[in-house]
Amino acid sequence: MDSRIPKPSFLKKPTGPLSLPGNARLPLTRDLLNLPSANSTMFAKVRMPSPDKRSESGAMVNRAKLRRSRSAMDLNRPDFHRPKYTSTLAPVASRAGGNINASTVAMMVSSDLVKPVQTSSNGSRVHHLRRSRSACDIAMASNVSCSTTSSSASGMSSLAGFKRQPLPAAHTNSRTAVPPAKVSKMTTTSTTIPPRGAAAVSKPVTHRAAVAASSVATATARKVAPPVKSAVGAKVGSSAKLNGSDASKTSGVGAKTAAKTMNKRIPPYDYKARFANLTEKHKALMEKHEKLQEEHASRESLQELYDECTRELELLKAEHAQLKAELETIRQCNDELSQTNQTLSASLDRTEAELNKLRERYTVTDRENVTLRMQLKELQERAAFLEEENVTLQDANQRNTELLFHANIERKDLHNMVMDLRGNIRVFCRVRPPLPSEEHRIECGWKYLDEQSIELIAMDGSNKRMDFSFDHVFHPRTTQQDIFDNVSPLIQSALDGYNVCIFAYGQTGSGKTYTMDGVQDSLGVIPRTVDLIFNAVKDYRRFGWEYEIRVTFLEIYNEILYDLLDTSGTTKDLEIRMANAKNKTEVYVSNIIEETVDTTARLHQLMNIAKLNRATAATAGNERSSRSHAVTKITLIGTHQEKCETCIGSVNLVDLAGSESPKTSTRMDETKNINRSLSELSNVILALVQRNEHIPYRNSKLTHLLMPSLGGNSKTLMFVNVAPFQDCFTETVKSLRFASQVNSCKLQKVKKNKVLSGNGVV
Ligand SMILES: Nc1ncnc2c1ncn2[C@@H]1O[C@H](COP(=O)(O)OP(=O)(O)OP(=O)(O)O)[C@@H](O)[C@H]1O
Repeated sequence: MDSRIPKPSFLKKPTGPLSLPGNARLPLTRDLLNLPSANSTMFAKVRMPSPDKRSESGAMVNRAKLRRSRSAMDLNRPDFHRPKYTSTLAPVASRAGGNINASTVAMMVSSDLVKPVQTSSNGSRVHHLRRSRSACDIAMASNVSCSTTSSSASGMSSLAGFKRQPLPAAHTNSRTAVPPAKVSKMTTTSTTIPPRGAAAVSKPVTHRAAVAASSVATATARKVAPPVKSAVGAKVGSSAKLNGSDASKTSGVGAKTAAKTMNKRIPPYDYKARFANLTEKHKALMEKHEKLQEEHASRESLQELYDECTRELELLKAEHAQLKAELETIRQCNDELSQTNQTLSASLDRTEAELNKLRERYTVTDRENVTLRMQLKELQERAAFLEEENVTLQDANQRNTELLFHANIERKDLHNMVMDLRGNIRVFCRVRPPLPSEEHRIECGWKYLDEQSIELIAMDGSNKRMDFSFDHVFHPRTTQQDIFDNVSPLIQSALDGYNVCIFAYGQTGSGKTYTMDGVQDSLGVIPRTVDLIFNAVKDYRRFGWEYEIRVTFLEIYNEILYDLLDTSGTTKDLEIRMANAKNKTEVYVSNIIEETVDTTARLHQLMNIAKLNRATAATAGNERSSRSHAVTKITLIGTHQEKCETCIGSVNLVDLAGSESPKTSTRMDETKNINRSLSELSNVILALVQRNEHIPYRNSKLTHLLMPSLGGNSKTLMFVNVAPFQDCFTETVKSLRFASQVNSCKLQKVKKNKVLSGNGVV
């Protein structure tokens, strides 16, 4: 108790001190004892004189006591004015419809809106606050509980918070100044309720209704609504709230009635009434305390339920997330399976379509198979018949082959007979045309009397005329092909096993090399002979003949033999030797390279090599004159396997060096050797024409090498080439006379070569 205020003696009447259960502490102060109660009505008619008046009347009144209780009594006096802060908060509460809960109050407290006026320097307003605190606490507690039960559970929490923060001991034990915050809270809360007396009366009713509503709501929420379906409980709670609002309204009516009762003042000396009043208040507070305890217990169970629900909710959330993930996975699997199903369905459709096509094809093929079997049977019968016929035809074919073989032999004999009739040595005369660069040169007069005769007329004014006859005369416009058409029968003889020699004779620049070798666009006798031989070899295979073709390229320069295929650079001694002792006209050249060729291309390649190795130089009549005698020898060895026959023929293709007048020669030794060898050739021809016993073949390398062709078993063709110019007239006449001698020469009858056991040729 306040030390400054002595405890009145009438307070000792209660049997014992008031005690509240639990932590609730009723701030039973001296101020509260001065509060009017419902029982004070019994003292309503006993009007106590005013202390002041009584002082004026001189009554024995303890003024100090009266003065101390005055503030409490003033609260119930009609002329009593509430502290300023009460009027400040009242409009706020009215604006809120008188339904402000504890949280709202707390918010208002924390704001400046309901700041109590406590700045008085003399502490008068603080004094009012001190006096009304205990009453305010009670009123606030009841009002807060009412507002809480009629509004929401949060209000209850605020109430509980209020209880856990009792007033400071300094405040309860002494009359020192209350902290502004605490005062503000208490004051603000007290302003939300009706006047104190009304609150005391209406509190039990309101509280019971609210608690009942809350209990029903909680119980309903527990029974009806599981934690997941809290919305149902919330609805029930909201209905309880509505009920609480009704209860609050009811309590508002009761409060008005109680206020009227409270207005009846309890005289300060009526301690009994005041004690009764306090007892009732104590009883009400006890009931309230019990209710609050029950509610607190239910709250705790609700908290446990809430925690359990929260845990279950977490578990359900986790399960929901897991199920969601599984659902997503299943959806993806489902999509994949759908796609796979679509693909497989499409594939199945295609397969069925293909199967149907195959079935149709099988049906068609089956029908065709039946037809083909029938045809096969017919064909087998036909094959048997044809086989018999084939045997017959094979016999006939064999007979025909035999006949053909003999016919071919007969053809060869007839061919050679014709060749013999034409002469074993024949002469073709060819007059070359002037070149574009030679248009200024004067030509002789040429008269081509027929294919074999020609008349030469000198254009030097002497008007000399000379006639010459040969086996054939070719004028300047004769083509290489025309020339070769007349040569090819001799090549045919070589394939039939005869020796053939073709050589070109004439003055330098008269066209010998052109006739024998030709140029790139106009091939001569030698390359055409090569082509003919290879083509003929192919044809002869049909008659069973297989040919082996060998070639040698030889050069006689200054009476020395050179191998034109030898590119080694070393000089070999090439000698002309007798091949057969019995046949003294058959010769061969020792140490010469003899190439066996299988293709035309290879033979042309070898010809080019030989051409490059041949000695050439410029002469007065030819810029690129052949200064040597070139001999190309092609040996043809034919074999008939069935008949066991072999025939060997040869073709000697000779491009002689051109004769040159010593007057115009710049290389005398070369010219002398050339002219001498050509002169020896003339001597041999003359000896053959005169049928001399001795034929001087060995006087020169050229005649020795051509011995088999000139005097032996050979078919010989000589080209006499002449230039058309007047300045060549003398040499031309000389060549034509020599050719005429050769043409008149009658060689012995040529015999076909026969092969001996040692590959020797007879
Ligand atoms: N019938 C022809 N038609 C066109 N041009 C020809 C004919 N005959 C020869 N000629 C040309 O005349 C020139 C001389 O001919 P070629 O070289 O054949 O003479 P040659 O007798 O071989 O001379 P040499 O004895 O000096 O070697 C060459 O340019 C050649 O192309």
